Amino acid sequence: MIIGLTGNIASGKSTVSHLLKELGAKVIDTDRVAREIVLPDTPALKEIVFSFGAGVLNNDGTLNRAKLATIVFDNPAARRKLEAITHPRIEEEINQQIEFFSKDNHASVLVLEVPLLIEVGWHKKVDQVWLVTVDERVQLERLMQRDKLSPEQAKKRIHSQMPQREKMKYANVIIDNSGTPEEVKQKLIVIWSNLINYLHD
Ligand SMILES: CC(C)(COP(=O)(O)OP(=O)(O)OC[C@H]1O[C@@H](n2cnc3c(N)ncnc32)[C@H](O)[C@@H]1O)[C@@H](O)C(=O)NCCC(=O)NCCS
Ligand SMILES: Nc1ncnc2c1ncn2[C@@H]1O[C@H](COP(=O)(O)OP(=O)(O)OP(=O)(O)O)[C@@H](O)[C@H]1O
Repeated sequence: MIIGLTGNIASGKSTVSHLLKELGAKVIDTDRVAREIVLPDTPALKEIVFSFGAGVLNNDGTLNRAKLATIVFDNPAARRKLEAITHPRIEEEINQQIEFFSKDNHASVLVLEVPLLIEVGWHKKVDQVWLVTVDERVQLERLMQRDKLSPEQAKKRIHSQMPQREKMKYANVIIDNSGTPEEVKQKLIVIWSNLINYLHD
């Protein structure tokens, strides 16, 4: 069973995926893949510098992510340019992980944590879509606090994604994370045990 875990920015995907790991799931985090493909000396980083200029690099040659984030979340055309460089490489890694998983007879559940799963159409690659949702006011507060953003900056990032209500139409399971970490943990224990029972039936 391959689960695509998604949710809008600061909904709590990482929080949920950590809990799923504790429950025994194998998790692939595509934000991490996205960071690995732009390490120094990679073809993707060279393409980013070609498109956005050397101003998006730190002095040590690594990508200045905060600077690039400000550029792309201010400008949809720039965001599409960055996605054209990164998404094919992220997709290649996802396809490989799916292939490894399909060949491993002992593995039962693979969780692919993909923020833009539905926007880019990769929900078609998975058996189930699990959506982490959050009350929009709580989302804004958590995002501003975590990334030290102004309300305007945070809203731009939120509005760069498909609205949560739209994503709900694609979800097999909805995990609301507007409450406390303990509340979401209890919900996940129930969801996970239902899944394991279903797989063993
Ligand atoms: C813009 C970048 C440099 C900002 O880096 P930063 O370290 O600040 O954030 P991080 O990568 O941890 O992403 C945080 C969250 O931002 C949101 N986000 C990232 N990229 C995008 C995007 N292209 N469109 C909308 N939301 C996005 C997601 O919710 C993601 O979980 C980085 O997110 C990036 O390279 N994005 C393009 C690759 C991509 O689409 N990644 C998402 C994986 S499918
Ligand atoms: N139930 C909760 N109660 C309080 N704070 C929470 C809760 N869940 C997550 N947070 C906090 O909210 C912020 C966003 O959560 P998290 O990083 O898990 O979201 P995400 O969906 O993975 O974000 P992104 O899309 O940016 O990768 C973090 O600072 C996290 O510690």
